[in-house]
Amino acid sequence: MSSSTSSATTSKLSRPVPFTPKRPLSATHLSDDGSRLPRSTTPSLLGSAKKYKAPLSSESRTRFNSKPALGSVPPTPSRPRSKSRENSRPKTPSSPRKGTDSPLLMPHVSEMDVSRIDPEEVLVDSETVEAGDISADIDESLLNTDYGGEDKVLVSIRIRPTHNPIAWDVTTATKPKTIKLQQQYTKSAAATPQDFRFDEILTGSENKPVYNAVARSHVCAAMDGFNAVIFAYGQTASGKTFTLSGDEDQPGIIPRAMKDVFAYIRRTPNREYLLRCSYLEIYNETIHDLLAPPSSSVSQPVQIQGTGPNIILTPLREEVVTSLKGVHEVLQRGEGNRRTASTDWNERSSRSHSVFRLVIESRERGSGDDGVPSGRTTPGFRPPTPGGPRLQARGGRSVQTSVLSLIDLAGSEKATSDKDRTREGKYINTSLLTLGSVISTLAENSAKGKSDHVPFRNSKLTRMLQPSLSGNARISVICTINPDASAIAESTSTLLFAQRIKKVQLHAQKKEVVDTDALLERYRKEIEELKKRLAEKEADAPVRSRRLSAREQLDESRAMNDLNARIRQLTKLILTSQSVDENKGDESRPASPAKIDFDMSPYQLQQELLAARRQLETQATQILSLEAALLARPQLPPDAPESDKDKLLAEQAKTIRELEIVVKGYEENLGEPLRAVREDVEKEWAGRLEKEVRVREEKEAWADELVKQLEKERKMRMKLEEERQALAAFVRKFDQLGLGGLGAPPLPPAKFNPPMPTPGGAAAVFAQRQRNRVSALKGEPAMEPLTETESPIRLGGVSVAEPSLLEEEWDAVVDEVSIELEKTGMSMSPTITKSGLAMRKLNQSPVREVLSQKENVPV
Ligand SMILES: Nc1ncnc2c1ncn2[C@@H]1O[C@H](COP(=O)(O)OP(=O)(O)OP(=O)(O)O)[C@@H](O)[C@H]1O
Repeated sequence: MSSSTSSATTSKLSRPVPFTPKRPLSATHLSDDGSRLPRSTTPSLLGSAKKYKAPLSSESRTRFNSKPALGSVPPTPSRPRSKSRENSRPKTPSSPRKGTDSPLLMPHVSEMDVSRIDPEEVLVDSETVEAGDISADIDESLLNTDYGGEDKVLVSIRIRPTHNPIAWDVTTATKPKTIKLQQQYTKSAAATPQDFRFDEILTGSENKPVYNAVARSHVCAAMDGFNAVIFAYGQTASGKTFTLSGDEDQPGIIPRAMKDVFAYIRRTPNREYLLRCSYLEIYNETIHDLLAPPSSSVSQPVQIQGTGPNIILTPLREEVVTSLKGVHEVLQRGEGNRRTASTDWNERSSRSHSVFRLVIESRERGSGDDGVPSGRTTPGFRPPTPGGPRLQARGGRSVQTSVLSLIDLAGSEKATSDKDRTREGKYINTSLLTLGSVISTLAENSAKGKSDHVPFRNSKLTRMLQPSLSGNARISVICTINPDASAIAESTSTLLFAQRIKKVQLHAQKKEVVDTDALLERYRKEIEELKKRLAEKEADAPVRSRRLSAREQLDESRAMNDLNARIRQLTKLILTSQSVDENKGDESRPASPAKIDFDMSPYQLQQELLAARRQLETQATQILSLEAALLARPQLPPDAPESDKDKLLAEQAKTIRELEIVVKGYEENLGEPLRAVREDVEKEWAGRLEKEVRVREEKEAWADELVKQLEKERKMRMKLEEERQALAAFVRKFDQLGLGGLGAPPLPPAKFNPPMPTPGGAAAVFAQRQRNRVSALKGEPAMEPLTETESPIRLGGVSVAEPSLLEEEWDAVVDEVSIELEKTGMSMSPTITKSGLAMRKLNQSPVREVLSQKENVPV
């Protein structure tokens, strides 16, 4: 410690506080002089679930153990620290720490899983809080902390005690408190060390003052309806877990906060509470639900859904807690699951972020005269809406919902020079780097009134913290530092982070779910009253106006206009609120994406979406008209008395508030669920659509192929038809030529190029015809024509005989000639060739006569 430090600014660090080495929970601990003292038997909420720490990086370990070159060297601890740390660390999850129930034996299915119970049945109020659940050492004087007025992050520095030389000077007597590097450790002798100023700078091993200074007001704010986040940031082994969880002797922020929660409930007899908690771990950019069975938490990591401030974590198990013991059990179970999931517990606990969340819902207790005596008597189970309140607003009692998040971040030390950084290391770095850049951008935006893009989406941690970091939370950050000279770089980096986050602007607001029934009832009553007043004024008007001056008459008419306007406005509000309420009560509408019937046809879903969109549009129009009505409110004359102006302002503020409630209800009841539904529907159907498109493409390809085949067939048919016609013409020609014996007919033009005739085609027809002709000449009955079935080719359903073939024709001719010869008694010589004979006989036979009678037949 610098000798220049004045007594007024004497740091507690100047008196070396014994460093509490990482150790297993045991009945003894080291006193200042290193001897073991009996441990206090105060039960700690996290007593058996204390987080064991990671081993230090080789770099840090060297620093931890290296002897300083400068400054006074404090006495060596009785036991080497590194050894103590080694000994204290449990080896693996397979050898759980003594006193901790084996996670494997723990029941993973909890009776208090909020999805299984009726929230109305598990309310906590001042009467149900057990005396033992109230902190014995609650400092009542600190209860009225003005936690609501602060719009900046509460940033505190906690300096871990050490035996090594300390590199920092601390001033705690001033406000804000300051910390700066001792001159001798600056890079150059001429450089002036930077003064870092913070709300709180805490030293020592006592956790109670730390809790009171940095966390208590935020816990109370959460109980009062504001979201609150408390997180510890700092390099490995700087005391984050000690601050948040503590040990049996020194319970940390989490156990003290939980005690305060129940103490707060005890002190608030007019409200009833529903408390549910969840416990998460972000490891390697995967969110594990520590309350789910380890197998399912690995196979089904928690997803972050939604956008902007409306973030939902799903699937996430939430446990309802009704007592401090319940919280203790939940924490223990979470720790147990965390151990089971890790192969090296120490490494993992240092490299993962753990988040304990307590959702606090509360509403005024029923008085009994509102028709709903108490929520406790409300039967029935309502499926939970992700992210939404489980309690229901009743009988004019709105429900307040807030979340208290207690976060133990991973070690923030810079990336080491080790080139082979593991996957985990990289992720942690990314995650914390993103946190750093998110904070920087937010701080810049706040300081310079800018609205630069904030990279919340770059890591799970920042995405999860987005609603809080965006401003809607009271935030307290405890930056823990190791004051050793060996850790100056890490400590400086932590202090810079702390300084940046101080600049972030907050605007936390309470979240209230309004009982719209009660609101409507109030509007109705007000309308009735206004109407009565208006009617009275109207009835009085003729008499009064005679007595009033012109100025008073003007005022009177303005007042009546005001009344009318207010009545119109309230009537519209009722309409809007009713439609919001109708939607709320409509069970058929999917309140949660989980309720969507994905088996509905796309058309039905589309219709649903369209209907919902129409409704949204109507709502939006109503809001616009309300806003217009608000703007069009009559103005007071400039010389109106201040009291009138105040009254008008108060009324307008009231209307604005009502409008806000309606808009909020509209957003929460319609906007967000619809967006969620749409996202889910789109996701669900994207896969199916892709499949359908593929099938359709295949079918189209098949259809194209079919069309091509048909076209080919059509062409073939046309060709066949052409050939048929050519052959028919040929046959006709042949007919015209008669038997074609003498003066052989010319061959058909080459372009016809008929195929070689096949037996049984046109030849058969031709022969038949000839036979019939001969028969007709002889006066014999015509021979049976060829049946259709004998026809070899059909076209268009019409049977068409193929043109005959020459060979066949010749056969037919010979047959005919034979018949003629037989009939005329002529004999044939067997040596004569068929054709020669035919020709000869034809020339001589009476047939020739018959044929000669035929036109154009050369005989
Ligand atoms: N203020 C303190 N008083 C006494 N002992 C402390 C204090 N801060 C830290 N320690 C001790 O230092 C050791 C390391 O602290 P702790 O485990 O809280 O570090 P951490 O920052 O959470 O580390 P990690 O990043 O690995 O999670 C523990 O044995 C703890 O008991």
